[in-house]
Amino acid sequence: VAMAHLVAGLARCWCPSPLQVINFPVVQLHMSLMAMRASQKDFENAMNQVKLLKKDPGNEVKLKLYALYKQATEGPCNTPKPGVFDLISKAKWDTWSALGSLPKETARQNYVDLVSSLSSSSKSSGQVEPGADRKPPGYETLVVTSEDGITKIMLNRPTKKNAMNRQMYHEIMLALEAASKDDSRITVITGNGDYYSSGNDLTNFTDMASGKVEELAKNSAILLRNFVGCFIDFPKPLVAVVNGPAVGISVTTLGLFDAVYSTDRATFHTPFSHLGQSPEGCSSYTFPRIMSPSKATEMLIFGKKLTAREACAQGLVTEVFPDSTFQKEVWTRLKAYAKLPPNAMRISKEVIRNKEKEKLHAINAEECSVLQERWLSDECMNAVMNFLSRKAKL
Ligand SMILES: CCCCCC/C=C/C(=O)SCCNC(=O)CCNC(=O)[C@H](O)C(C)(C)COP(=O)(O)OP(=O)(O)OC[C@H]1O[C@@H](n2cnc3c(N)ncnc32)[C@H](O)[C@@H]1OP(=O)(O)O
Repeated sequence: VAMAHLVAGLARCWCPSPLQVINFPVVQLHMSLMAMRASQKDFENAMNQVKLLKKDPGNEVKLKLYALYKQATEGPCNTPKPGVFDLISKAKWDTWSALGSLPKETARQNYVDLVSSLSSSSKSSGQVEPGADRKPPGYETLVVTSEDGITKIMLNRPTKKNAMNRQMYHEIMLALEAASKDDSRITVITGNGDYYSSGNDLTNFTDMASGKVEELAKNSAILLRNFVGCFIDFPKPLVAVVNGPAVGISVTTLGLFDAVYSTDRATFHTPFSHLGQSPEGCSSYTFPRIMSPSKATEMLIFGKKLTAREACAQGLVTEVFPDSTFQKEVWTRLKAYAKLPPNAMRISKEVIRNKEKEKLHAINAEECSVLQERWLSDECMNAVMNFLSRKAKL
């Protein structure tokens, strides 16, 4: 349902008309292509053409259209930044704000060009296909359940070792937002299958190999910043049940959880240098504080892999359990914790987290902006291509 809300929200946001719906009638489109300087009339035509697109252009394009429309009509973003859990408004604000001081005329031209490219790639057959572009409700990459006062968010791409694709980032944000408001007392993140998570899905970078790489890097940085922001701001006790090995962002974000329970089968590593990347998830700040600076360096710079017991000795993991009794022991304990008074738990978390919330958001912003540059480096692109072409495993 939350996903349906986001999709519907974005479907509304990219076009000024309140009548915009997710399905598009199939209509032959007539375009004023390649106008060097878009007139107000071209702009208005483009706005009308947007409503006739047959295929849903996807959320990123819709956000771009929204931002260009706002820039063309109102100029640079001048509204207050929405809260981190107001996902749709925040995504819109971020995209508009990213346009900086782009002149209105250029934004108008870009809007017209973008609509033009969408329209020319949109097939037309003269038939309306009801429901063809409608997404089913629910999560595609997660299984979310709630019982005994605990909301469990299970990463559910076991055949890909629960690698986090863009869809999963968005769905985790939505699931956290929903869990922050439901009547559960504790929220758990865990993985389905033999891995907790293999981290960022490296195919997220596939598009970087072709065209518009700067734009993709910028959008990825925005997505990452919002994603990590949800962990910083999450108001209830957040527990990681680490059911197997964890890599990359699934390790760094552990520093933002309130407790981390791990099977003794798990390992923890962040191969950022191997990938030509740099730390994220606030780990550049949390890891040196949780461990010692030099232990953090071994993980974050040299990519040292820790066993669960080593991670526990370093303070990253709260407690390690034998794999054979892991699930039983952890869930028994969590069910007992979930009987504690919810307001006391919430307020205690607030007292602990509030001391450094602002700092964490600043660190998050800085890490994302450094990464945005890193993603464009040869070191990063080569490492990703190596993985995808199976020359190397990290
Ligand atoms: C929007 C952008 C935000 C960016 C945030 C920044 C985040 C950074 C990071 O998280 S860095 C860490 C990235 N992760 C990795 O580098 C891990 C890469 N994977 C591996 O090294 C290995 O797959 C493994 C050690 C996790 C597991 O090895 P093995 O047991 O031999 O299994 P397979 O390699 O055969 O994997 C099975 C299947 O899963 C696919 N897969 C696994 N991990 C990933 C991944 N991270 N991205 C994409 N795909 C992954 C793998 O390709 C196999 O698929 P296939 O069966 O071939 O279709």
